[in-house]
Amino acid sequence: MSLLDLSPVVPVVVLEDAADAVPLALALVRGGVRIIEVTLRTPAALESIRRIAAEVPDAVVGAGTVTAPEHAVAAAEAGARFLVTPGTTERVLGAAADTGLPVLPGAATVSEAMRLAELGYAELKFFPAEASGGIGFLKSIAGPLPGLRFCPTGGISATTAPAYLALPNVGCVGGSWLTANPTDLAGVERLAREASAR
Ligand SMILES: O=C(O)C(=O)C[C@H](O)[C@H](O)COP(=O)(O)O
Repeated sequence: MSLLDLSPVVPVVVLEDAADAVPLALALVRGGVRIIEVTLRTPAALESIRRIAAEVPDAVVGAGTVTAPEHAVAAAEAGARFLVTPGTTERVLGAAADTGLPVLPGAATVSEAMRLAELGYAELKFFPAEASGGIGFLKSIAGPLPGLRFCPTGGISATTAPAYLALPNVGCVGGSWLTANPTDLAGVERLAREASAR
């Protein structure tokens, strides 16, 4: 199954304390969101991935913000089931591909998307979505690049997500809004339920 089809919304999670990881993942799953992208932006990220992978079998946990080859290796060792990069370099993509995990590589321009398509990637993260042209960009490239599907991320909200999701070349959207307050578990569950109902 494709990463883009697991949930209409991929929560992009920034965790400062690994103790929050499992309760947060459980709240998302209760709300109907099984996929979780934990960004490798904090010291707690790898331990958070490790705990979710071990303790929340219903969740599909992956690592985001993979911006260096060693991130890919460490995330795979921690139990990440997919890797997401905000942009793409040869070294990062090579290390990510070497893990054998599904990779969602980031692109923000037509040329970047074409290079990734040449390498065999048909599903890309479009980042930073709003800042790079948002819905207009995705509509414009649907004609010339019909084989590509995107997970736009960056600046998307509960209000703007539906218009993105209505585009034929969008499989899901990513965003931090579901888990902006990772310790408000009732709130996370409610936002996840709203997001998964789309
Ligand atoms: O960390 C990464 O790998 C990124 O690519 C950035 C995140 O995906 C965005 O920061 C989420 O965007 P917001 O929903 O606007 O907060």
